[in-house]
Amino acid sequence: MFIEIKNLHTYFHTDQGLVKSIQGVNFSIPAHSTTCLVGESGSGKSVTALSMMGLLPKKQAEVVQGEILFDGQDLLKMSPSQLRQMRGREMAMIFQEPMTSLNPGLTIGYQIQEALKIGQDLGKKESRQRALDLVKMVDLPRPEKILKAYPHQLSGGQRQRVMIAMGLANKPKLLIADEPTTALDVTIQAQVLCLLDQLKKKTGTAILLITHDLGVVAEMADYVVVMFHGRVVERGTVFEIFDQPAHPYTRALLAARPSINIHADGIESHVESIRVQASQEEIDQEEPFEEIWLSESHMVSIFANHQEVDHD
Ligand SMILES: Nc1ncnc2c1ncn2[C@@H]1O[C@H](COP(=O)(O)OP(=O)(O)OP(=O)(O)O)[C@@H](O)[C@H]1O
Repeated sequence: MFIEIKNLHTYFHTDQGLVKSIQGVNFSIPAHSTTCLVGESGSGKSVTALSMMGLLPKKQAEVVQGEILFDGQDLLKMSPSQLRQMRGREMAMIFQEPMTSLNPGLTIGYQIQEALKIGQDLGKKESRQRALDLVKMVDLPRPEKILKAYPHQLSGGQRQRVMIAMGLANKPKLLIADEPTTALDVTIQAQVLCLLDQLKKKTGTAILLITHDLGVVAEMADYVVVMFHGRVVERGTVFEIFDQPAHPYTRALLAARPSINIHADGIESHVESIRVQASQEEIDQEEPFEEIWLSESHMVSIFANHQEVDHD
């Protein structure tokens, strides 16, 4: 075990009073594994992840009790600068919507190089080469062009691949992925999940995957942690959870899912066929990419307009 979360309580101070988001969360993450955190909306999955990363909103949220041991060291006792270093080097997090994490005004290459700076002291040439290697590692097409592109010039799936590249830039021991494919088309979802799984096997980075999709759990998880109302109600290997769920909530969750044969050849070949089809679709979608080389100022104003439209 390299991460152990013990009796974690995180509360929010709101105008309506104290919200006890998580109350006594316990689980561990073995090295090199994929652990899926599942549970209904509002059960405390994201708050658990943000507590681990030290990324809770400072003024409202407070970890009131517990320990988060990373290789035996309690993250909750670290200074902000120690925690920042841990975040850059030992653990990273990717979110549902990559656009919220990428800076719209900076090229992908610049942003990957900035991520590299946190963990390594590289010369300019070396850092550029490493950024290129990372883009290749996440199977992005035309990697040289991707490095020069701005986030809006990429498809959603490509942006999530960039986030994975940035997350893995400093070879962290843990990558937390909070619903990383929910915002993507189904075919692209399968591709991104396949990539995460392949990279876990290649790099040895453990993954904590937050998802509400039990099909994804069946396909990806080594271990499963089930949350309900701010508490962990059950944890075990993926086989234990699917074959012999002990808690009534887990049983209800499983009963509500479409039937799934875990790790059966059927599902794997299904995902593989989606993956092949998706690669072609994603490449087809990318064609306009060539046409839209914009100056930075143009791009920022377009992005501002785009945001206004979104808010309406
Ligand atoms: N900023 C906040 N202010 C107040 N309460 C919050 C805040 N963020 C989360 N909470 C509370 O914490 C609880 C757990 O939220 P969390 O986002 O961890 O749920 P979740 O399991 O990740 O849900 P989802 O699957 O919908 O993302 C919520 O029910 C909410 O009451």
